[in-house]
Amino acid sequence: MSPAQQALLVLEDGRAFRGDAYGAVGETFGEAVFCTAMTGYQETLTDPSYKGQVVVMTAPQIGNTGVNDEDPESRRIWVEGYVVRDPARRPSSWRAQRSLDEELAAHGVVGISGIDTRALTRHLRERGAMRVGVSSVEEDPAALLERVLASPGMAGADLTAQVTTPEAYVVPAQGEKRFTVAAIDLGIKRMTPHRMAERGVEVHVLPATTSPQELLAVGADGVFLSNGPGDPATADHAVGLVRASLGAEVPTFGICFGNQVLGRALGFGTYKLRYGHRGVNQPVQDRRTGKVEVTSHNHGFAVDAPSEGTAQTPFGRAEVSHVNLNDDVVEGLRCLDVPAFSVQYHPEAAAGPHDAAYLFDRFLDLMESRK
Ligand SMILES: NC(=O)CC[C@H](N)C(=O)O
Repeated sequence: MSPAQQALLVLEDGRAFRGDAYGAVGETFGEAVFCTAMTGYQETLTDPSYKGQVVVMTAPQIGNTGVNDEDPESRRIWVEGYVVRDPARRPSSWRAQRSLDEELAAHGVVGISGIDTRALTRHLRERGAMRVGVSSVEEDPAALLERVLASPGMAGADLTAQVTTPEAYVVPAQGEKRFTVAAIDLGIKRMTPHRMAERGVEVHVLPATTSPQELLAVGADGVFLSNGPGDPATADHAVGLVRASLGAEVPTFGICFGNQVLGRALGFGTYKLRYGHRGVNQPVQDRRTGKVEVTSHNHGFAVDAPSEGTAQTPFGRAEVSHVNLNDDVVEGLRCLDVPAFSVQYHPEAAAGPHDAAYLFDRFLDLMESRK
């Protein structure tokens, strides 16, 4: 084997790591975030919510099961860069069609391997998510740092236009059709309409640029707001769509970015978390039932809503329905006077866990009650 090509990772505060080139050779910039999931790397890479981010995997061995054409959550890889400790030299799974290294290279995704991802994660945990550069063409950390400092940050990033579908499309209901849902694509993952379709929902996935009039003209039984990348403070158009949906009292359900957008439509603010939640074992409590669910997360922002009691909003009363038991971050909202609710995490979680799948049933119940 020829010696691996070197690569360099430099954080915006100057901390640098040297490792081996992984995936495509080149240079990339983004927000450095860590993901604690031990499985589901294909779903992570193809989640449009990771647009703008360089993802550090905390699990040391990545790539063991290779990649296949069944698991992607969208048509491409969206992460800006990928950081792993110990990549598989050879995939081993009956489902593997290619290696992860090849896949990253084929998609032009620059990565780095062989670095101390634990030290990097601890650094990000203490100092917070920050801009980063990864390069297999630059050897001088000071030169790379200069370019990191000139790259855009995540606060204030409006990325929806880069991920939303250009054209509306329909995901047909499986079996007997029970409801129609208009889903606003802010960076939707393939599994989300699928989870509704398998419950008898015909899903009309609409571009983020859809006007409020066009949205209501679908005449759907419910409106769904997807996950998505970027800073929710920039999502003014989506907030307008939700206000139209709430005003018309159409049952509305949002996840992740959709939770933040619903929060803003209700008049709450959003803020940037220090390093966010990314992984598949976040404990969330549903306040209504007291039950704790183990959930899949990918968010760097959160809704700023009063965690106790009921808030008065332009659409009546609303309350925090779910909280994260690690850090008390708001993980869900529920309206009491209009049919709307949302969660900050991923009930569709393709790589699992599936504890939160009941939320799709709740959405169907809400549509049923309004039919
Ligand atoms: N998965 C998502 O929808 C992420 C929402 C938003 N971009 C955040 O980082 O908080």
